[in-house]
Amino acid sequence: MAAGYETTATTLGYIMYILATHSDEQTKLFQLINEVLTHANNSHHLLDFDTLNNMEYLDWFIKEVLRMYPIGQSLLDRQLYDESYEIKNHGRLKRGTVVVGDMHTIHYDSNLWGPHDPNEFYPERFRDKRHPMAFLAFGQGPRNCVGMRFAFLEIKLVLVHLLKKYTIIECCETEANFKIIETFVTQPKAVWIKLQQR
Ligand code: HEM
Repeated sequence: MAAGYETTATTLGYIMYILATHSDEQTKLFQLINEVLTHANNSHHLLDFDTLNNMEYLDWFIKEVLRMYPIGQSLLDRQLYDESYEIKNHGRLKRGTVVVGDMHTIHYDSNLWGPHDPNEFYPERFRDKRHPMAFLAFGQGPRNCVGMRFAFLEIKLVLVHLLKKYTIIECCETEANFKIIETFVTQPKAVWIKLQQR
């Protein structure tokens, strides 16, 4: 339940923060959404599965939010079942050791995410092929997130409907109250924004 709800809701919270503080990104998304809805393959300009799936920039946008604000850090643990495992230049892990990948450090590594500064929000960086283990927001391997595709669809649907109707605006509490805390997921304590009807 928490895996399917808390994660998507938290991602949407971060997205609201990014949209409020990056008006250029919001304009870009709004134009993309208008374009896609105008050309949607049906007479009512409604969104269907294929239309949502083909909104590639929106995929990059969501991934960039989760690169900068990974929420499932604590979910990424593995226990060693082999007798032991040698990590070159570091030492040997014993059977039973629990290993947690440091998602945050990996997501901000400029060798993996450059040349554009990983501290800046830049969805276009996902245009380039990256190391298969560089993006860990949904985990990796046979136990990665089963809900990833569903989460993308949910988030895209909410974003399209919201941005069609409202402009998301920064207010004086947005930055002041943006404090990240650790619970089941890593999440902002609150995201303060204003909605203005278009
Ligand atoms: C933005 C949204 C989401 C994020 C960032 C996220 C992230 C993650 C992460 C990091 C893991 C651990 C993967 C690993 O250990 O390699 C995971 C596992 C899992 N997620 Fe998600 N998740 C999201 C949405 C969802 C949704 C919507 C569902 C269900 C509808 C879901 C269901 C699960 C389940 C069942 C697992 C456990 C898989 C297993 O152990 O085999 N997640 N998720």
